[in-house]
Amino acid sequence: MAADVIDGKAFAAKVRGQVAEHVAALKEAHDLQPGLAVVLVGSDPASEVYVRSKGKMTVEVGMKSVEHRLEADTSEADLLAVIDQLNNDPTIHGILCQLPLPGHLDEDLVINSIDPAKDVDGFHISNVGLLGTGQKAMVPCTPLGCLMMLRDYHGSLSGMDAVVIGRSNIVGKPMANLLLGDSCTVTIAHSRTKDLAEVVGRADIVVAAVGRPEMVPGDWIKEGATVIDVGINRIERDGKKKLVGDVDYDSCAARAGAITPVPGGVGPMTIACLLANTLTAACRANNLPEPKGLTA
Ligand SMILES: Nc1nc(=O)c2c([nH]1)NC[C@@H]1CN(c3ccc(C(=O)N[C@@H](CCC(=O)O)C(=O)O)cc3)C=[N+]21
Repeated sequence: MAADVIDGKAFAAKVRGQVAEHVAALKEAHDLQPGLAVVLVGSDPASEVYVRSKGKMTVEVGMKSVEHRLEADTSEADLLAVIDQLNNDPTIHGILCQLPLPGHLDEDLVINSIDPAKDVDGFHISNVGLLGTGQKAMVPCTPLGCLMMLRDYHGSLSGMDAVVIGRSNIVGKPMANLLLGDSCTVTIAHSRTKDLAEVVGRADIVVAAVGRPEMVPGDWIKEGATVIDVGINRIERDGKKKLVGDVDYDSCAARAGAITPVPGGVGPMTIACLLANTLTAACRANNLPEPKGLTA
């Protein structure tokens, strides 16, 4: 039986529609417009694409969008000054500093200089700690998007066996915390895991977030499992540029019960959740009720 394809692109459009409705209501009732600032240091072509796409969708949902483009050789002090200015700008509710940063900048220091209440990436240590202890946090966009798709498809995740492949701070670890919060039995696998095939084979839910093209073959997947593919890898095959995930799509789709495609799966949900987080941050900053269904 062929797997259900979880349409992240359509789901993301629905989420953005819900965000837009809330934004319109905030304007109407409170004359409040959520604002998102994106800071980009240097000009990585892939980053440019994401930043442009984020800006366009921010405006589409009725929010204020601000972009700060800084030279690749910007000093740490100058970058921190930009962040400080955004921290103190009452019209800005969300700040995203595009990663990776050029090598001379200390990523941890920069991220932790963002006001945690405006940290719509959920990367600040304060938000990491809040999420890890089950308290109200800003939740990283990609794992939040994955969680929304899983909840939408399964309803309750309680008691399911989930395997997260990858232990990064931006996807693997927060994803594991979110699944734990929804009462899954969670395993985090990584490059040193012994017998990855066996570990993956036990999972009802597989989240692949390693950044290695098509590294999960279908014969690892338990029949009927749900496969969430976080990978976005640019490869060249038969002389053509292609975007592929971390799972081998065709063979995994043949075994899985449901699977997210690349492109059109997790990626669009990441941006939708960035907008949802900005809305949530604006509501919290103004002591207004948070939108339902758009937070963890
Ligand atoms: N502080 C920070 N926060 C981020 O969230 C962040 C970041 N830095 N640095 C770069 C990565 C990458 N990222 C993506 C977002 C959307 C798509 C997306 O929408 N992809 C589409 C199209 C992909 C394409 O055609 O290139 C898809 O998968 O269907 C991809 C990648 C957010 N990132």
